[in-house]
Amino acid sequence: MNATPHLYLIGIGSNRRHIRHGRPQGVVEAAIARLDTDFMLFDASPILLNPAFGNAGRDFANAAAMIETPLAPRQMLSALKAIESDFGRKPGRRWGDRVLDLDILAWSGGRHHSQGLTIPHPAFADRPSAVIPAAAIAPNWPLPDGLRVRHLKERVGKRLAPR
Ligand SMILES: Nc1nc2c(c(=O)[nH]1)N=C(CO)CN2
Repeated sequence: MNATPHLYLIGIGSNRRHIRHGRPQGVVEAAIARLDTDFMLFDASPILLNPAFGNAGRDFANAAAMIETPLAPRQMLSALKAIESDFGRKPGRRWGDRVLDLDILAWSGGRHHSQGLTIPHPAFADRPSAVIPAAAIAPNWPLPDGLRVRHLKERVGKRLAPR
């Protein structure tokens, strides 16, 4: 195993009830607790309740977490998928309702591209549901294109539709 620690910015989302954790907010809280158990969790954002974008239907609970781990990106992806599946997520339905969605938004290694995994997450900058929680815990996080996470927030903030 690579012993160099990496920092990861993780996006967390849910828009389904869980038999044990209850409403999406409860699922996101439980996911944050699980990340704290499995990794070195530095910080987690408040939970944001917001309408689904795309055709995913029900409202989402979203949050972001900052984690330190020696895991490389593909190992991290596998670890996150294992947590999703422990929460009962069925793989495959990319845009469907989901119990738990864990996305690697960014990591300290800059750009990464491998089969099925692109970091920074290609939709990160466009999604208020990812950018707002991420900016709450990591406003100065540097992105490979030179922007910081707080700059993404300034941009998406102008497009947030009132409820
Ligand atoms: N508000 C919100 N909408 C979504 C989200 C999400 O995390 N938050 N995730 C989706 C599929 O990844 C589709 N739509």
